[in-house]
Amino acid sequence: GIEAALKHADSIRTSDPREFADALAGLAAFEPEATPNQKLRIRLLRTYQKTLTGNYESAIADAIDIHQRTDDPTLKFRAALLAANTAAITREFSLGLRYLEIALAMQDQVPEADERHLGSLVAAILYTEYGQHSLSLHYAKQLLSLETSARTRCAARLKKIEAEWKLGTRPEVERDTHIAISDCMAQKEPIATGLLRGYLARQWAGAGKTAKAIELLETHLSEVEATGFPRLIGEIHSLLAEYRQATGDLARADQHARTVLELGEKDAYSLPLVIAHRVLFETALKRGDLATALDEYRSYAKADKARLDEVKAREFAFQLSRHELQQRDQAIGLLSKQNEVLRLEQEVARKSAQNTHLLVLLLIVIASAVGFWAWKTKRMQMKLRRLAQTDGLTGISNRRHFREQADALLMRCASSGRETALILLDLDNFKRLNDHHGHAAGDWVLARVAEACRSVCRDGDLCGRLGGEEFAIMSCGGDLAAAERIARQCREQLAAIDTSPIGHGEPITASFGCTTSVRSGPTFELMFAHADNAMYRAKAEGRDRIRIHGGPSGVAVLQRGTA
Ligand SMILES: Nc1nc2c(ncn2[C@@H]2O[C@H](COP(=O)(O)OP(=O)(O)OP(=O)(O)O)[C@@H](O)[C@H]2O)c(=O)[nH]1
Repeated sequence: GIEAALKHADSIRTSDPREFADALAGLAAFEPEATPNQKLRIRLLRTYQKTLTGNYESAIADAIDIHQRTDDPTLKFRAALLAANTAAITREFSLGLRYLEIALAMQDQVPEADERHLGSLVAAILYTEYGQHSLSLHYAKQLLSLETSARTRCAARLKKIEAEWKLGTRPEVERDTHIAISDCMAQKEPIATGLLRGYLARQWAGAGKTAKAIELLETHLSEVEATGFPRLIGEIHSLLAEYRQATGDLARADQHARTVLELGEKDAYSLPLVIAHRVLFETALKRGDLATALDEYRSYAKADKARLDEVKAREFAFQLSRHELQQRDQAIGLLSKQNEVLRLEQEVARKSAQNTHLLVLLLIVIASAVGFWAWKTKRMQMKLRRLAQTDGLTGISNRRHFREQADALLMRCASSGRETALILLDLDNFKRLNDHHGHAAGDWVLARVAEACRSVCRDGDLCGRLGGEEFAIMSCGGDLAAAERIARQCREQLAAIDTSPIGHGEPITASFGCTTSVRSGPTFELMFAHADNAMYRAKAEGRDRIRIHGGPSGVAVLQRGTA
C-alpha cells in the first residue's frame, strides 16, 4: 500500500539516490487516493529529492510550505529541519538558523525517537556550517551517547570526526575513522562513507602518506560519483587534485581541479573551489604557463576571499541569531515580569473587592443594629403609650384617653355633619359583689364587662372605663335610637355573662344613660353631664334600665326579660 511505499522511499532516501528516485516515481501512482497527510509526505520526499539534486530554492519554499500546512508534529518537524538544512546550503543563514530553532523547539512534541535524533543531527550538521564546531561536536557526542538508529550513529560519527578535525583537537583519529567508515558502509550510506574517507585521506596525507591517501580516494571515486552529491564529489576531487599535485602528477591534478570547477559553479565560496583554483595556479606555474598561472591566481584569490567572506558571514549570522535569541529571551523575561505585575494587580483588586465586601457587611450590620435599636425604641414607646392610654385591668381605654379620643371623634363627626351618641353605664350593686366574693372576683367581673362593651362597638366606636365600675361607649353617626340600641345590646351582653366561676348567683346588670350631640350639644362636657344625669335617673328608678337624656321617665325602661 501507500504507507509501505512511503516508508520504503524514506528508508532509502540517503542510501540509494537512484532507487530513491524510482521509489518517488512509483509513489505518483498512489497519489490520487492519498490522504492530505500522505500527499504532504510525498511532497516532503520530493523536496528531499530537490535538495539532493541541487534544486535548493524550490526545496526551501516547499519545505516551509509543508511546515506551515501540516499539523502532524513529525511532518512539521521534518519540514522545518529540511528548510533549515537547505537554507544553510543556499547561504540563507538567518532563515536556516530560524528553522533550526523552530525545529529544536518542537523536538519534544515529536513522538518518534529517531525523528527527534534527526533534529539533534541536523543541529550538529548546521552548527558546522555556521563555523560552530564545538556545538556540532556537542550534538554529535550527545547522539552517540543515546540509543539511536545505526544510520544516525553513522552520521553522528561523521560529524564528530569532522568537528574534531576542524577544531584541530584530534588530527589523527584513524581508529575512530575506520570504525565510522565500516559503520556507515554497513548502513549503505555512501555520502557519509565518502566524506569519512576524505577525512581518513587528510589524516594520511597529513602524516606524509600521500600515495596511500590517493589510492584510497581513487579506489572509491566511482562510488563517490555514483552518489551524484556535488559537495562530496567536489571535496574528493579537490583532495585528489591537491595530493596529485603534491606528488608531481600535474596532469591528473589539473583534471581533478577542473572537475571541481565544473561542479562548483553553485558553490562559488566552497573550500574545494579554492583548492581547485590554487592547484590550477600552482600547476600552471610549475609548467611555466605564466598567463594561465596569473589567471588562476586571480580566480584563486577571488574564491579564497569569497570563502573567507562566507565564513565570516556565517559566523555573523550565528552571532546575530544568538543575539536575536537573547533578545527574545529578554522579551520573554519582560513579559513574564509584566504577567507577574498583572497578577499582583489582580490580587490587589481582589483584596480591595474583599475589603469593600467587608465594609458593606459592616455597614449592613451597623444599619441592622441601628434599625433594630430604633424598632425596639419605637416598640417601647408604643408600649409605654399603650400603657398610659389603657386601663390596666380591662385593656380598654382609660378615662383620660377616652376623653381625648371622644373630643377628636366629636370634631370629626361634627365636621362631616353627623350625630354622635354617648352611652354611660354603671354596674349595679357592685359594692355588694365585691363584699360577697372578694375584690378579685370584682376585678374578674369588670374585665368581662369591658369585653361586653367592646363586643357591641363597631369599627370607629370608642369604648372606655371611666373609673371604678363606670364605662362609656361613643359612636359616630348614631342618633338617640342608635344610642338606645347600643345600650340594649350591651345590657344583653352583661346579662349573658356566666358568673358561675366566681359563684355569684345573680346576673350582672347596669344602669345606662344615653344622649347625642344633637340632643345635648356638640361638646363632651355637655353630653357627659346629660348622659350621667340619665344614668342616675336609671339608678334612681330601680337600676338595670336605660334612660335617654331629655326622654320621659319610664318610657325607655327595658326590664329584664323584655326585648
Ligand atoms: N373589685 C373592684 N372594685 C372596685 C374597683 N373600683 C371600684 N370598686 C368598687 O366598686 C364599688 C362601688 O360602689 P358604690 O359606688 O357604692 O356603688 P354600688 O355598690 O355599685 O351601688 P350602685 O352604684 O348604687 O348600684 C366600691 O365598693 C368600690 O370599692 C375595682 O377596680 N375593682
